[in-house]
Amino acid sequence: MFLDSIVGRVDERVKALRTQAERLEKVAASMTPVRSLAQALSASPDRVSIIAECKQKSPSKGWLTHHYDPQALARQYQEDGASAISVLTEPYFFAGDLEHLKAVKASVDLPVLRKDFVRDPLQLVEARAAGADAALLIVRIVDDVELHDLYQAAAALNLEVLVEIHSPSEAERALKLNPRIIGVNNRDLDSFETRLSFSEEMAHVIPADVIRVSESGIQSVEDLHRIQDWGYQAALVGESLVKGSGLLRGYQD
Ligand SMILES: O=C(O)c1ccccc1NCC(=O)[C@H](O)[C@H](O)COP(=O)(O)O
Repeated sequence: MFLDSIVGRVDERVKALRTQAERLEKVAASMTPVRSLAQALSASPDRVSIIAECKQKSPSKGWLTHHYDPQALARQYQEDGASAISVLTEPYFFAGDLEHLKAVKASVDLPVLRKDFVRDPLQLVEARAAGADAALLIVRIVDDVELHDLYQAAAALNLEVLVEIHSPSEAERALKLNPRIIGVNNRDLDSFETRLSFSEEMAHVIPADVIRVSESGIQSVEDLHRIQDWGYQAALVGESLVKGSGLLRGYQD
């Protein structure tokens, strides 16, 4: 299964990272205060806030672009009205790099989210040291104890968390954390099946005081209106923006 292979790669990366733990902890501790993702996503209550994603390649779609300049892309997203930027840092399946996140952070004023497959607190230290303001935690790839420990580690680093779920039982597990932001991924990360209406089905399991983010497969202004009607405050959009759909500009008009 895809998730097993990605998790195997993550665990190898974490092992290699251990030698740098002390240095990363020092750098993370010296970072400036975070730009709040929760605040950015709550700033325009009448419309859906967009977390615009920088990703060059995806397991489901292959290469999305051959000319990939995450810095320029993020600047364009900011100009077009994005509320936050997500940067893929996973190298093997998404051609991501932590250097992309550093470059993006230096070139926009928006909160920057590390989009990776986080299984160890050291990845959160690494994210903070690179300048991330927030990180994704995918409930499906960790157990309850690991999830709790990762959430606490993020809080200690002043990193905000987007807690990602893909089933009612994962929602139940996520809610034990009392999270501020929950993302419903419309994509099944093993089969890659993507269905926007999944967000509609899941909306009722997320309490009203939690910021709801609909993730994946969002292509049009109509999709944004739909998720707003279902009670979502934000959308995470990758492929359609990277491919130049103009969705952000279209939504501003
Ligand atoms: O994007 C994929 O193909 C993918 C496959 C397996 C695990 C994760 C994957 N993507 C991560 C994401 O959640 C998306 O990059 C993000 O939600 C944006 O989705 P999209 O707008 O459909 O590019």
